[in-house]
Amino acid sequence: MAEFRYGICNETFQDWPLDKSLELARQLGYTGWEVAPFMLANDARAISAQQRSDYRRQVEAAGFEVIGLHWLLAKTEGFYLTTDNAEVRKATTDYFCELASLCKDLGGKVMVLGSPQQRNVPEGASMEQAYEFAADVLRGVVPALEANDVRIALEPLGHEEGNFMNTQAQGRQLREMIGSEHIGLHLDVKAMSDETEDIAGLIRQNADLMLHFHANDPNRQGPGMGAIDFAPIFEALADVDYQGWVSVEVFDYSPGVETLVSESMKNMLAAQS
Ligand SMILES: O=C(O)C(=O)CO
Repeated sequence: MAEFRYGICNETFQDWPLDKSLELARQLGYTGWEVAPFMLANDARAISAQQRSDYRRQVEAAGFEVIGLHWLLAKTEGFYLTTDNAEVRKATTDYFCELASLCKDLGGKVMVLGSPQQRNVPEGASMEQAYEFAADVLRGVVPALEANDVRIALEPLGHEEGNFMNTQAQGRQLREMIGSEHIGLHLDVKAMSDETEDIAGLIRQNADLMLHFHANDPNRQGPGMGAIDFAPIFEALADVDYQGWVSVEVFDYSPGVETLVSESMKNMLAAQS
């Protein structure tokens, strides 16, 4: 059986103290910690060097590796990926560069670019222009990615989330327009369930660029907590010899933290037995 490394997104734990969150996750077998910057501060620039090193030390001391960042632009103001406003694009580039430093300071290697609310195609703009503008923003981030040894994983999202970059094929197209080895793809189960191609097929087709992977369900809860069968998903991840993290990301917290975190792990392991 392939050995996967399991991570979990820190916002899953909501207002739990960090030590309690880490303890529960570690007991259940997670060893990767994925950071939504807004859990530390709404604006990443406000997180001091001391806070960064304290946070990293605490996470590592609890037996985790920091995977990187996701929800990059959530709860921020003034940033947008697909806008025709050159000043806003420049501010967005600069902010991503700041996030690359944050990611490195925390010990992370990958930044998941979902952020649906800051990328929907503005009224009146064409889809083609939107891709051009997004590529323009991201080209400017490449030197900071290189300097910090961090990669951006473009996250296609389903139509429920927005109208920009809905498929892995569109993610590949945007990556091609940027033309950097520091940009790849993020595959998310909930998002892929919106595509016509089946999830295992998408994993196989996009394995060459897959930097990161989120396990969840279209019902917004954890893997195996809804209708998606994870057995063929893990089979595909094993077939392509995926070496990255399988990280749990949920959006519906109603089952409660303990249930989400424990059921997700239990279901992921059961899907491989
Ligand atoms: O924006 C992100 O990183 C997300 O995870 C949204 O799915």
